[in-house]
Amino acid sequence: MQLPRNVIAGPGAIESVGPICKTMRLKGRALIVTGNTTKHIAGDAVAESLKRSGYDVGFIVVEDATVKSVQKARKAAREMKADFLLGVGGGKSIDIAKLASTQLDLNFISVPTAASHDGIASSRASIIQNGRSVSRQAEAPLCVIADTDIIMKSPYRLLAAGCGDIISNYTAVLDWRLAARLRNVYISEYSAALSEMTARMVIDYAHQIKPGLEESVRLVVKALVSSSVAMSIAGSSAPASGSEHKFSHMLDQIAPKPALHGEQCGVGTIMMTYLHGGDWQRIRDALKTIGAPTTAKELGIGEKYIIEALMKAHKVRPERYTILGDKDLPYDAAVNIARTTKVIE
Ligand SMILES: NC(=O)C1=CN([C@@H]2O[C@H](COP(=O)(O)OP(=O)(O)OC[C@H]3O[C@@H](n4cnc5c(N)ncnc54)[C@H](O)[C@@H]3O)[C@@H](O)[C@H]2O)C=CC1
Ligand SMILES: O=C(CO)COP(=O)(O)O
Ligand SMILES: [Zn+2]
Repeated sequence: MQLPRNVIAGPGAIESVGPICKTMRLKGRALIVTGNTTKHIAGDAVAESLKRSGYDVGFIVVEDATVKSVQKARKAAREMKADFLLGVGGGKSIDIAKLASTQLDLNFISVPTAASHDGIASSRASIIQNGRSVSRQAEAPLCVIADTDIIMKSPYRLLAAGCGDIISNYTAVLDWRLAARLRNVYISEYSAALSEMTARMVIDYAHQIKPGLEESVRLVVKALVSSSVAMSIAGSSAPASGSEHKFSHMLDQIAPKPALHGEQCGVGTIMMTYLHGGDWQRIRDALKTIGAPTTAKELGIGEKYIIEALMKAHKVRPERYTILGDKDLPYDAAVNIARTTKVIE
């Protein structure tokens, strides 16, 4: 079981990246893996802090979480003889830095600029390979440094998406239990309980999650770390990724303009809760209270893609058995699921 050694979350935490790396006894050269937008928001400040602490610093800017981006990051790290990597940005930058550092056998520090996904502290990396999403085992970050000022200033949509990614644990665990019963899959009860509790906390405290509130950011960051830990305990993403994630990954493949990962997972959770015979209205209400999308329209995705994604989602990660089974859903069933749960009109 791999967990981060240190998780630091607070206002202005970015200024202490250099000193924290010193405390972690890291030496030499650091490669910052970041995105175009997030370089200006946080990457440059991380570089300054590292330089003040005596580190040599290099940058690589990446946009997509593809195998190619991971290769690019590895090449940049080798060329500058990096001693450790930092992922500074959204889930994609973090996953690329996480996987590249694992492959190079180097330490990795996670510096999320948004609370939009639960990969901030996990030992998994979600990567696009040959146009499809694959979940890869990777090393958990040595340290997570979350500057709550930066996260609070990020578009609220990102925080709401993070809540969708956490609430999706609810159906992920239902799927995991189903797979344990039908496919004899191993289930870690500790991991499942932690994952369920994390989803429940966000649902119960949905009314406290609002734009511009540091308390909301802290609550969501803690939930994301807790969900990451559930994945580490399991040694897989099963406690945090089931049928609702398959639906989201399929939308990423087929929709002309996909929405945020956590937004799609949230909408997927409404529909998969319905399929499991659960209280889908409660999931929908919680997402609405938070201000996360609950319909195709709010996702900005055409209804036909929602239907197609529902029909074909089972093809994503076929080794992970879920309520979607292992055959395409009939068209009429997919329409019925989406219509009953008010995802489409
Ligand atoms: N490894 C794991 O365990 C997990 C991995 N993931 C993966 O993470 C990705 C989703 O993460 P996201 O963060 O939603 O996607 P992302 O990395 O594409 O970021 C979303 C957008 O937010 C912007 N952004 C980030 N911080 C910002 C800030 N402070 N201000 C303004 N804009 C900012 C980025 O530039 C980007 O345009 C997916 O690839 C998903 O599969 C998701 C959950 C768990
Ligand atoms: O997104 C994740 C958990 O929220 C990671 O799961 P995947 O295995 O679907 O990449
Ligand atoms: Zn996710």
